[in-house]
Amino acid sequence: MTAAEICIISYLQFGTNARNNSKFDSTVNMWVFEETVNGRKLTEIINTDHENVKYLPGHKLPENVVAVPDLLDAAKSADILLFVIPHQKVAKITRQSHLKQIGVDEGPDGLKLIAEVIHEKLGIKMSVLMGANIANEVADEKFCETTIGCRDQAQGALLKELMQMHHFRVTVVQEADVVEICGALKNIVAVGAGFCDGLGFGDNMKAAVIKLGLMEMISFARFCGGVADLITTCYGGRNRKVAEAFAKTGKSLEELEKEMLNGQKLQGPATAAEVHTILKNKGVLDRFPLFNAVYEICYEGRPVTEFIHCLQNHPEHQ
Ligand SMILES: NC(=O)c1ccc[n+]([C@@H]2O[C@H](COP(=O)([O-])OP(=O)(O)OC[C@H]3O[C@@H](n4cnc5c(N)ncnc54)[C@H](O)[C@@H]3O)[C@@H](O)[C@H]2O)c1
Ligand SMILES: O=P(O)(O)OC[C@H](O)CO
Repeated sequence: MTAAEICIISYLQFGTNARNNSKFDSTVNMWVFEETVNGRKLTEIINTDHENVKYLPGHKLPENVVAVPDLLDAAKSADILLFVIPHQKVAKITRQSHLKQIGVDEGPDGLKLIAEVIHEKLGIKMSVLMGANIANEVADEKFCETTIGCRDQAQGALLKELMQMHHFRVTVVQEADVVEICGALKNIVAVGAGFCDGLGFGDNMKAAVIKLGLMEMISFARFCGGVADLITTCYGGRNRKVAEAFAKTGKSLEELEKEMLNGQKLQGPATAAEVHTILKNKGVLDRFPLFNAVYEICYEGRPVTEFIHCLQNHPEHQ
């Protein structure tokens, strides 16, 4: 592994993973979308103070992680690329802005995943990784598990060797598509969990949201690989937090994202819209009332107080 050069395409948690990890023992280029923070370039702050003060304040990065503002420069000699960016930004990264790039998309031939989109654009073998991995906790080296979906066994073993640390335990499975689908769909469920919290419903209802959300994820993916990440995102994630504020304040999601996330992006509402298009085109919306309710509340002005109806009339209870 020491011979391989690694480039992180943006980051949150994986920059910090380079600390105390002998596999990241040489320079790790990290492409960073350039921004000005308090009059200084973000890359310059990271390279001087070893901290991403905008997106991961309070956590020091190892000194061998070097922020590079030019994507091609950052990636030019890399053997391994780690893409850690909001899915809304993938179009830009692959420089194919005419394509609609989303967590899950209904491309011309049906469902299209981001890994597939990147593979098509860049011609590289893709694997996917899902948590539960809330960035602050990973950076604090608190224990977590992660799942890598990788069809190629040798590549899976290599990625495990690269990523695994004492606090960051890695399982490799071959069902890469399922890992990616669960990683996207759980964000919709977390928005529902946030509605629950914002409306002051109790833990029983939130458990119902997580269970029914999981059922819909299983129906969608026909396989279950994402339970831990689902639960974490429904309790600790940004999707939940912003959805709670949405239900409590009546402000728009866009406004709350700006106010509460300091440039970070919500994956849940966008994924709900993308999944809604797929389900509608397939004529199966009625089988996914929770996903559909999250979509309608986020985008069609359905009152959030009606969220409970999707649970009361869920096909799981018929
Ligand atoms: N943050 C977490 O706790 C966490 C945990 C697990 C998985 N994830 C997943 O990791 C992925 C990335 O999430 P995140 O939290 O690192 O990022 P984010 O959604 O918080 O967005 C911030 C990142 O976007 C980059 N960015 C901002 N504007 C940009 C632009 N115009 N072009 C390109 N990049 C731009 C920033 O440099 C920053 O790295 C998402 O799929 C998310 O669901 C995040
Ligand atoms: O903060 P969220 O809602 O984007 O979720 C965080 C992660 O996906 C948890 O693994």
